[in-house]
Amino acid sequence: MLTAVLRHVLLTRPCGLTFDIDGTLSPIAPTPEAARLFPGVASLLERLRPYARVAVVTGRGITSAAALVGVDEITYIGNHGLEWAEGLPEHHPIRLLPEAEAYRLPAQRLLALAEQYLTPALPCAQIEYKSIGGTIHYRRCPNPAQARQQILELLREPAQESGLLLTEGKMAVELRVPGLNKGQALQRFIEQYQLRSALFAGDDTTDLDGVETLIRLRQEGSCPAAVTIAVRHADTPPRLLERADLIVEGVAGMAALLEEMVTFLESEAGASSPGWQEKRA
Ligand SMILES: O=P(O)(O)OC[C@H]1O[C@H](O[C@H]2O[C@H](CO)[C@@H](O)[C@H](O)[C@H]2O)[C@H](O)[C@@H](O)[C@@H]1O
Repeated sequence: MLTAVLRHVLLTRPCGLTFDIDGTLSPIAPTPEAARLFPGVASLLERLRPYARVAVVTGRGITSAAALVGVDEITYIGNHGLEWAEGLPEHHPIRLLPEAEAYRLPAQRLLALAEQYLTPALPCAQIEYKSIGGTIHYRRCPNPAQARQQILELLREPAQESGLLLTEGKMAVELRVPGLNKGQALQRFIEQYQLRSALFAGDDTTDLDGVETLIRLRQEGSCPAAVTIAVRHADTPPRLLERADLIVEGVAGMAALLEEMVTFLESEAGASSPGWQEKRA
């Protein structure tokens, strides 16, 4: 049974339904390429489309996000808010925020440095290149704590010198454009579609920006119906669990909630459809 808050969000229009991907819609996998959406999620996203503006807001680059999600006519916001597309990139252009351009070369230099050092010194690490910046994964390293340390020690200073942001995700160190995050991306999305209600679900540190932004927009009244969801795993940051309005248990819990949301929206639409009038006529 959906909470009253969730029902209110779903029935306030225009509505935006936004989701992180890894750890929220898809279970964490050994590598980015091995990740798959939880069964049924793609079709649930498609069924949400008639009722809301649906978006995925992810640290992945858009091409990788779109390959994983594969649903057209939803907004893809990639690389922590840097890349935007209004559907699958084969049908919709990818737009990069112009202010990020200045970081392209510095980021390339740092990733080249990482490649040069890590290939021989830490072959278990994997570099995921993005349009600007990238992620260095150490999930497959036999000693993850030591690998993390090596990566951070290598990149901390040069990142600081070039003004790039070095943040941490799940078994990963991310090289990012400063000043961009999921909170800003959500605010931009809400303004772009003039949304009166919004939902955001996530499971990691970077999702906290999204949660805090929705809480602020709700308090300020610019998005009065807003709800935030934390997806609980063993490694979900306690602060995210504390700040979110609702908690679901793992990706399976998120998928079950999506199913309930779709069922509710479809039954509400059925209840207000003109079907009964036709029979009486
Ligand atoms: O914002 P998200 O959609 O949660 O993206 C964050 C990062 O997710 C991906 O890495 C994570 O998931 C991988 C696949 O399950 C896993 O192997 C890795 O250890 C996790 O850190 C993605 O590859 C990154 O680019 C994203 O920034």
